Amino acid sequence: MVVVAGALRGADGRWLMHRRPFDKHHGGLWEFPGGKVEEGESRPAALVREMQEELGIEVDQGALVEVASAATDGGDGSPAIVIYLYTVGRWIGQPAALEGQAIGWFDFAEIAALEKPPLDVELSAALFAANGADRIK
Ligand SMILES: Nc1nc2c([nH]c(=O)n2[C@@H]2O[C@H](COP(=O)(O)OP(=O)(O)OP(=O)(O)O)[C@@H](O)[C@H]2O)c(=O)[nH]1
Repeated sequence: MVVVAGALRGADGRWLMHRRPFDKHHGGLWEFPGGKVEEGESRPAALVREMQEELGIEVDQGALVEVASAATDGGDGSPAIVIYLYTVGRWIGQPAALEGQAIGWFDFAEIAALEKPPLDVELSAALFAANGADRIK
């Protein structure tokens, strides 16, 4: 399964994380907003669609920069997943939790402490390294 996710940084420098609904795989964990790439869809187009569905914001494909990727081979009954994380440089609208339990804005130390799916530990570390905070795991 190919998944795309977005890293949005607010004016105060905090990053947006999204809490998954409790009834879904990885329920209650905090992750970067996003979702599965559909058949015939490009990754950037999928992310633009997911930002609209999940957060109600308009994102321009030209404002997406791929920053990291991470993969699992599944095996424990869950499907193999590869996730591509993009920084979202600008958007129109105010992000809202339209599908999940909640959204929040966090600094690096706070994100390091959130309960996350395993791939997000890797993705957030790469995001922090690319943004000058490689001391935080
Ligand atoms: N969106 C997102 N999914 C992630 C992240 N990390 C991670 O392991 N995943 C996993 O990747 C899969 C993505 O599925 P999703 O449920 O977000 O995708 P979706 O919205 O298209 O699914 P749906 O059609 O079931 O609502 C889930 O198993 C999710 O737990 C992440 O940072 N963001």
